[in-house]
Amino acid sequence: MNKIVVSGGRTLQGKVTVSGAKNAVLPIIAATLLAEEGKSIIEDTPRLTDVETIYQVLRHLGVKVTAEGSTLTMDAGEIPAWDAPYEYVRQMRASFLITGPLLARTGHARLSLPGGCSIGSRPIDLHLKGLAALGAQIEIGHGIIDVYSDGLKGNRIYLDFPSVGATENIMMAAALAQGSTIIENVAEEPEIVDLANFLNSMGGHVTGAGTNIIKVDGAKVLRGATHTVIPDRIEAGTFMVAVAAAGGDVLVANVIEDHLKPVVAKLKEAGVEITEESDGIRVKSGGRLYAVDVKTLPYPGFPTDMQAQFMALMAVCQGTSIVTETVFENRFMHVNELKRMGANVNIEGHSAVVKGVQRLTGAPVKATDLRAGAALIIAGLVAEGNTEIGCTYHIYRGYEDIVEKFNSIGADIRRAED
Ligand SMILES: CC(=O)N[C@H]1[C@@H](OP(=O)(O)OP(=O)(O)OC[C@H]2O[C@@H](n3ccc(=O)[nH]c3=O)[C@H](O)[C@@H]2O)O[C@H](CO)[C@@H](O)[C@@H]1O
Ligand SMILES: C=C(OP(=O)(O)O)C(=O)O
Repeated sequence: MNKIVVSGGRTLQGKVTVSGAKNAVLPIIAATLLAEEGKSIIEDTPRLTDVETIYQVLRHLGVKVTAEGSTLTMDAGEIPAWDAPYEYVRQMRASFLITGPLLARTGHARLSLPGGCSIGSRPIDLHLKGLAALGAQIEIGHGIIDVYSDGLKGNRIYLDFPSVGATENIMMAAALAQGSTIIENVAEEPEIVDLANFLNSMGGHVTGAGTNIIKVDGAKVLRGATHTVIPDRIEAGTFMVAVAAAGGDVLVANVIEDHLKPVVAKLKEAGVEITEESDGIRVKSGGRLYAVDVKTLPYPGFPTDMQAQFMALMAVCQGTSIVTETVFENRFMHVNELKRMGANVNIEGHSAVVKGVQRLTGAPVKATDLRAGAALIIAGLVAEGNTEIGCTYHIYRGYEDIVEKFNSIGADIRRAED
């Protein structure tokens, strides 16, 4: 089923429950490599192709992995291999997150170099700079990267940019290094805090997660632990923006309101009625909303992973919105697809100027990346007629049961063959 077809024009009503966060569970699964003793049990794991890819990488390394519903169990007592081949890394850049823990645990990690992707060139220099500061030797050739160490040692590391992945890789390597590591200018995303909590429940000593300086005191041994993954703030934000665009009244359940502050603030500014309730966030929208400007920034700024969906909403608001992308250099591939549906958007450098139109019209379009796909579903919900979205494998990387969840709140959306 490689297409999703959305028939537009319906308002959304009811309740939708958010799954565990993709961007939290991926580093946490990588971190289970650090457990020399005991099993790690990860609850609320979303069923996503990205999750499947990372646990296949762990299986390839010799970790015993079992999946039952939303619970993953990992036994990393023995790790006979130390490589992640291209077939995995090309499917998912986050495979690179195994580098730090694998190196710390076995003294060697070999991975294919992750390439760029449709949202940017996405270098890994900061990951490598951090691992080198901990004493790793790095060799690169023929598209392969080998990272070795005969014992990592704590150090002081300053990141030139608060990279989420680099912060995670360095934290995981430092968790088994000798002595203390201080990492400055780190990412403050909630997923970093979730990883730190998991490392600490394994017997690690991580403090400062959620601020811009993290301290890791290396442990001699880490043990498997049980952990429940935080809810996915990007999935929650996607449903909130969808309700704002299509109109209706939906309770988005299983959310941490604090993680959604920038998205809530922008939706309120646009005229959406949002109330916090005991079991989630209620989103009410009717009539036409107002255009607002948005600029993506590292957390707690507006998330780049919500930029495309927000642009789909802005495409049908009253007025002109400037959407500025500062995290990735090329995250506007969805613009041409939205334009095929009648959106009036022009890219000017790092900004997109979105002039709201009265209506969009359904068209055949292509998901160029995960969040671009989500944006096209939102555009499809408000468009006249049918929107046929191709390359849906991008969408299934990051949204569990997205078709079923949208249908359950009244959308007319289905999977289809080419
Ligand atoms: C699996 C996961 O959690 N993915 C998220 C993670 O990706 P990811 O961890 O790849 O994103 P980063 O925070 O590392 O990237 C942010 C910026 O830093 C640059 N950079 C990064 C590393 C490096 O060594 N050198 C460098 O220059 C990148 O090219 C990019 O321009 O954070 C992004 C930013 O919130 C999100 O969009 C992704 O959904
Ligand atoms: C860019 C994303 O993910 P990844 O870093 O896994 O490509 C995303 O979740 O929007």
